Order: sequence, then structure tokens, then C-alpha cells
Amino acid sequence: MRIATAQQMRELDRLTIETGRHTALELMERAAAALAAAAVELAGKPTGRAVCFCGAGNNGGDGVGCARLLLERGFEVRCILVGQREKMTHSTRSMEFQLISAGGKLEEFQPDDPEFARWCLECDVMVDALFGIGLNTAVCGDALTAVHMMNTCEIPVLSADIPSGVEADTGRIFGAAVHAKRTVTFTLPKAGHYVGKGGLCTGELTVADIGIPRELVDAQEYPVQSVEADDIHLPHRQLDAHKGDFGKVYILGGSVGYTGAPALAARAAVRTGTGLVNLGLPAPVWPIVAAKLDEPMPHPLPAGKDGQLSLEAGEAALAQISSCGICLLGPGLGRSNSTAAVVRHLLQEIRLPVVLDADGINALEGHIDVLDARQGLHTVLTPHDGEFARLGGDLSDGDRLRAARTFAMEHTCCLVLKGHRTITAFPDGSAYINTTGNPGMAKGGSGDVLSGIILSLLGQGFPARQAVPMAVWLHGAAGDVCAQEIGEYGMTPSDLIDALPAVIRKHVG
Ligand SMILES: NC(=O)C1=CN([C@@H]2O[C@H](COP(=O)(O)OP(=O)(O)OC[C@H]3O[C@@H](n4cnc5c(N)ncnc54)[C@H](O)[C@@H]3O)[C@@H](O)[C@H]2O)[C@@H](O)CC1
Ligand SMILES: [K+]
Repeated sequence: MRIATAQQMRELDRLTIETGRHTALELMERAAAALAAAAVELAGKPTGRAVCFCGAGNNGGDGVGCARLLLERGFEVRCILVGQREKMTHSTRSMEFQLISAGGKLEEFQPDDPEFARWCLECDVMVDALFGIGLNTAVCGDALTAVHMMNTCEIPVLSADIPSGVEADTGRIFGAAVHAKRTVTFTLPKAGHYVGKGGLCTGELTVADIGIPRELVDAQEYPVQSVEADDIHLPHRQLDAHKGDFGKVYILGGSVGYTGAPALAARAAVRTGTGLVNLGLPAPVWPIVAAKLDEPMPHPLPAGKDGQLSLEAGEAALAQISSCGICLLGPGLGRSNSTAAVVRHLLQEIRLPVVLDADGINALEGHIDVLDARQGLHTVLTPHDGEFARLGGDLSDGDRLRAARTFAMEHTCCLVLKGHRTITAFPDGSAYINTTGNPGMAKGGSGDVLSGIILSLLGQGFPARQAVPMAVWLHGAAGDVCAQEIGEYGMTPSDLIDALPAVIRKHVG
């Protein structure tokens, strides 16, 4: 799904109003209606008790409108202004007049009023309309108190547009943020609903159409998208297809101590549909890894006494890679100097697309020039935060989306920044935010499975822009199946591989 920035939303609102399609108040009324409908669902009954915390800006206006609509449905409602009356926007004031006409009122927030606190404890739903896309400083003072009240009352909270305190374009939290059970946003989702801490505060997200004309929405460019089930499509296979049609891939991995990683990547590639999977393994671990695998073809490579690749392994691997269409460097390779030197040598010599994971990425620490020299060749890197930092990636300001996009642009690569809501960024600045996966996947070996899936789809000829976000989604979806069937504690990366075929099958056609 396309993701809009706060600036784009302001622009779309402005254009809609300027072209006379809807007034600001009409847009706000539709936003309020969507909120009220969601509030009733969240309350779980047709009427009940609700409190709406409203800021002075237009997000507050959505909340005031929602309060009136709930009142008209028979709810017992208290609508609270958290902010200065003199800063109320024109539309929010209009909403207040309408609330008064309907028999309600906009009360000043009395944070120390024990009667109000007791009243709130009996609510069926709380509406958070403090700040939306206009948040510009840390939440403090009365707004902070209101955020704490919503977060501690154990009553379901509905956020208007975005949980208050979350920065719309980054998902960073300014001071503190509301933990919503549900968020209703308008027209298009924002990055802050998915990434960073915002992704943890948003709860169930729904997108309401408030009447912004379709042609205005379509006229904008949206470099960032979320990846959802509807985006995943794999074609039927041709009746006369043969194994050569589905990629010949090469995996360089393994070392003493890491015999599972290359096997997981290879099995994942087979389960994702690759025609032929070759592996290059340090000779000492070759029989162990080979014994785990039936379909892939493991080859021994020269190794040192430490059980890791020796320098001579580079030429031997190159000879094997030359007959393949793509290779994966890294799973379980270890971090010896000679291994890192082999990886860098291969990166310099291989003119094929390369997927770089784990120790393959670590080999670039202090040698980012080797990556930069691959300009024009496809290189996909799949770091977690620690590996990203070793590459020189900067996550210090908490803006993962910006960090991933900047890195991909600066180093002309595809960057898969793994974690909650994995981000796949491309050199043209576009990025895809994944929506599948769960904490049961936070186990050694999950990354090897992911790199095997990416390798497989790229090897089958899907363009990177399609293959990589799709691989990330399938990996997470397999994880979600495992969490459902096995549970987050006991599920393993091998279970992900076993779950893959059924997940993939649902998206073929
Ligand atoms: N026509 C429109 O522009 C529409 C806007 N809508 C709503 O309007 C929102 C945007 O409205 P606004 O641009 O007025 O912005 P907000 O209502 O999000 O917040 C801006 C107000 O809060 C203040 N503020 C920001 N951060 C603060 C902080 N940390 N502490 C204290 N005060 C702070 C600002 O000075 C300003 O007064 C959207 O998120 C959406 O909910 C919807 O009603 C749809 C139509
Ligand atoms: K809000």
C-alpha cells in the first residue's frame, strides 16, 4: 500500500479544499464519522461511555466531531480540550459549536480532578485526538498527563490519524506516545504507523476514505510502500518447464561451529522453488553439511586449520560460481581474516548479482569501497542492526527508514534492514516496509532462511524490486503460520522452511 508523508497529506488536503471538492470541515466531518464508527466497534456495544482527549489542532477537531457523533448515538461522552483554547483552529472551533448544539461541551482538561479520573475508569473506549501529523515537539505538560492516563487506564484507546506522540514520517516517539488498540488514519497510511516505536503504538490500523479525490491521490509519487498479502504474486509454472528455468544458485557459507546456516539457506532456496542449488563449504564441514541436504549440491573448498575458508578458496569458488546465475555469500562463514578476504575478492570478481548476509556483510567492515565498486551490479545486503552499524549505517536518530534509504542510495545497493517491520530500500530512494513476522522468528537461523528465499526468487528471474520485498514478506508470513500452529516460543527456522510451500501456494496464479 502506498505510504504518504505528512507533507503530502497536507498538500492533498489543501488541493481538495482549494479545488472546491470539499471544505476543510467536510473532510473533518468524514474523519470524525470514521472515528465514531471505529469507537463503537472498539467499545463492543452500541452505546456506552467514551472520553475524547482533543488537542487544539485539527486532529483535536476530528476528536470533537467524533464526540458529537457518539453523543448522537446515545453514548455518555466527555470531550476534553488538552491545549490552549486560543490556539484552536477554525475547523476545530466549528466542531465545538456543533458539539454544543448537540447538547455536549468541550471541557478544559483538569488533570488533578479525581472525579474525572474515576469517571474515565468506567469508560468503554478512549479517543486519542491530541496530535496528528502536526506534532512538532516532545509531548509534555497536560498532553503528557493525558497520554499517561490513556496508557494506564486499561481501556481500549482509539487514535485519530496516528497515536499522539508518534512522528508521522519516522515512527519516532516525541517524549511519550499513546499505545492505541486501534488507529484510524485518513486517505493513506504514514510510515510512522509501521516503523520504529510508532509501529508498536498503532495497534490495528484502518485507512478511512474521507473524500480526497482519487486523481489527486494518484497524481503524487509515493516512494515508500507497505507490503501486504495483496502485493504477493507468483506465476504458474509453464507445463514444459525444466529445472534450468528456475535458477542455478550458489551459496558460499559454513565453518566449524556454523554448519546449520548454509544448510538452512540452501533448504529455503529449494523450498522457494530454485531449480539447482550449489554450495561451497570449507572442506572440514563439508561432510556434515552435505549429510543434511538431499537436493542441494555441496562442494568442498580449501580451508585453514581454524575450519574457515583459506585464501585459495576464492579461485575455487569463482570457478564454481561462474556457471551459476546468482550467489549468496555469508551464512555461517565465520569472521577470520582469510574468509573476509575471500568474500571481498569474490565481490570484486563476480559480475553476477550477489546476496550478502551475515559474515559476508561483516567482511565489508572498513572496506565499504568494495561494495561501492560494484556500481551497476545488483548487490543485496541483509543486515540486522549490528551488521548495519558495522557497514557504517547510522541508526542513532531512530529513523530506520531514512537510514535504510540513505544507505541504499549512497552505496547503490538493495538494503534489507532486518527487524520488526523489515525495510527493503533501493538505490532510487524507494523503500518497502514489511508487514509480516513475529518475535518467534527472533532465533539464530531465521536470517539464513531469509537470505535463501531472496536468493531463490532473484535466481528465478524476478526483478529485485519484486523479489526482495516479496521474499521478506513470505519469510514473515511463514513465521506467522508457525506462530499460529506451533507458538512463538517453540517454532524454529527449520519450521519456517517447512511452512513456506503452503504460504507460497496461496499466492500462485
Ligand atoms: N483539512 C485537513 O487538513 C484535515 C486534517 N485532519 C486532521 O488534522 C490533523 C492535522 O492537523 P494540524 O495540522 O492542525 O496538526 P495537529 O492537530 O496534529 O497538531 C498541531 C497542533 O498541535 C501543536 N503541537 C504540535 N506538537 C505539539 C506538542 N508536542 N505539544 C503541544 N502542542 C503541540 C501545534 O502547535 C498545533 O497547534 C491530521 O492529523 C488529521 O487528524 C483531518 O480532519 C482531515 C482533514
Ligand atoms: K492522535
